[in-house]
Amino acid sequence: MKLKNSSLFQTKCYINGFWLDAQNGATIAVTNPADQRLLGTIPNMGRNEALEAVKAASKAFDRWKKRSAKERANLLRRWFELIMQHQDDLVLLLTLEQGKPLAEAKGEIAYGASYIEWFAEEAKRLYGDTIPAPSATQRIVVNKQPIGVCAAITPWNFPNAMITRKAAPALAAGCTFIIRPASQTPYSALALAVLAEQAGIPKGVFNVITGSAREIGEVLTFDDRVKKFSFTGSTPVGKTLMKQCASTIKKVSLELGGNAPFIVFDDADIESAVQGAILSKFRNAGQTCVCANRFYVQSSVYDEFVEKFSNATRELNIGNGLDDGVQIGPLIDENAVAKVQAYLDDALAKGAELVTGGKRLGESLFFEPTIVKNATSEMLVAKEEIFAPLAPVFKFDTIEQAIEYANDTEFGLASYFYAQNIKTIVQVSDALEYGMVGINTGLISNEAAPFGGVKQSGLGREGSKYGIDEYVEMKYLALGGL
Ligand SMILES: NC(=O)c1ccc[n+]([C@@H]2O[C@H](COP(=O)([O-])OP(=O)(O)OC[C@H]3O[C@@H](n4cnc5c(N)ncnc54)[C@H](O)[C@@H]3O)[C@@H](O)[C@H]2O)c1
Ligand SMILES: O=C[C@H](O)CS(=O)(=O)O
Repeated sequence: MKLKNSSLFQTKCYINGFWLDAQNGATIAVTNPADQRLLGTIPNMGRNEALEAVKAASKAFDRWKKRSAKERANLLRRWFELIMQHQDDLVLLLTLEQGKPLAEAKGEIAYGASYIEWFAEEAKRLYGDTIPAPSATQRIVVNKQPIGVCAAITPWNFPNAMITRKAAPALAAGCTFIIRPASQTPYSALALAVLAEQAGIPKGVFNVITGSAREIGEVLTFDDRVKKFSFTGSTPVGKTLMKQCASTIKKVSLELGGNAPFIVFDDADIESAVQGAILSKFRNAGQTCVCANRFYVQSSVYDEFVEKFSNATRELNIGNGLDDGVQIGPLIDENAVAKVQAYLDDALAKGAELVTGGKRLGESLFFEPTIVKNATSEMLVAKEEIFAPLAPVFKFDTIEQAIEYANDTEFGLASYFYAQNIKTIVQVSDALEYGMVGINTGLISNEAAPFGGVKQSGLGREGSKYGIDEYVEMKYLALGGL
């Protein structure tokens, strides 16, 4: 691994300011999904180490919450600056462990850092209220206080940004933070800890623990000293963790699965819609929670859209993310390849027609960007989150059909549509049951916007002026006898 700063490649966990192995010396191997080569190992920690992390975060909270907002802001700003100074190394680490092309990894590092930059500023704007009291002898004051020790568990698909999107508001609010990253992609999280330490963020404030999801997850969700739990991952796991948090009534944020519709109306700019479709569908080889999952195209422009979308898809360059010009990297593991093959086989067996792609490259984890047309609601691709480079294209006739089909899912994270008519835009954006709606764009994620879902796609919002509210408690002071 040719890093400019080799200290960024850490194979130990960061707890209470110390770099530690598992108490029993157990480790987990980490491999590069592009070639299955061993990158290194990480500690396979469990219950005991998780308890140490909670103890450290609890102790550090008493001091961290008393730092001024400006002091916390300045430390976060320094962390942001160090991340951007070391972007090249962080990009290389991310592509090696997750597989996404270097250009996308560069985008993720900047995106992840933007949350730290954003919440460094929000730290200084955590305002309360004074409210005119009904009684002349009273005053009402409302303030916001850090909730306490926060814990999080994150997925492998965005190994940097899913962590900073939580850690930044937590630290900005005055909370301390414990992250357990996915075991497939731990090195991005550990590199963030190296830079947090260099930025001067005190020991115990930001802690990274790797290892047993179940054991560590049980400590982070059942331990009463943890006051806030934030999870990004699949809906089934989110439900499990939410249940575990109920035992101590923790404040919970959930960023879960999606099943995004991508609707193309007959007055859409088709060229623009195709560009948006490529961006939304094939980013991270289709492995993002906001990827377009179902394409609904109005019948009069169906053939044109399918032809132009497939022509653009055939141009995509698939290969090792380290190589120049690669746009489609590998899937994360064998299970992901088997799942997309099963979805494709099911669609074809139920009448879909293959337009482009459809093949796994040898025995690798690479799967061609694939489009099928004549998709129908009976197919698994209409109901489940594909999380791979497979695009089913459905046909509709009326705006009412488009809305009905788009909302026919338990998920409600991202949605997209392309239209020019303002009445269509207002009617459809009002009717879509999703937390986020991209209108004439396939890219909706940024630090200034409230990212999150409705229905079974989650609870709460990350980023924007709303994101810090997930990490505070509101306190109302009634000043009487005046
Ligand atoms: N809404 C969002 O912002 C968002 C972002 C990224 C990914 N996701 C979703 O995540 C899923 C893909 O990621 P994934 O396969 O890693 O999801 P996953 O739910 O299988 O795993 C997510 C994380 O939870 C851990 N985990 C799994 N079971 C656990 C348990 N019982 N206790 C504690 N931790 C446990 C995993 O090790 C991993 O670190 C997709 O559904 C995708 O939509 C959502
Ligand atoms: O996979 C889920 C991420 O939240 C995707 S994004 O980078 O925030 O769009």
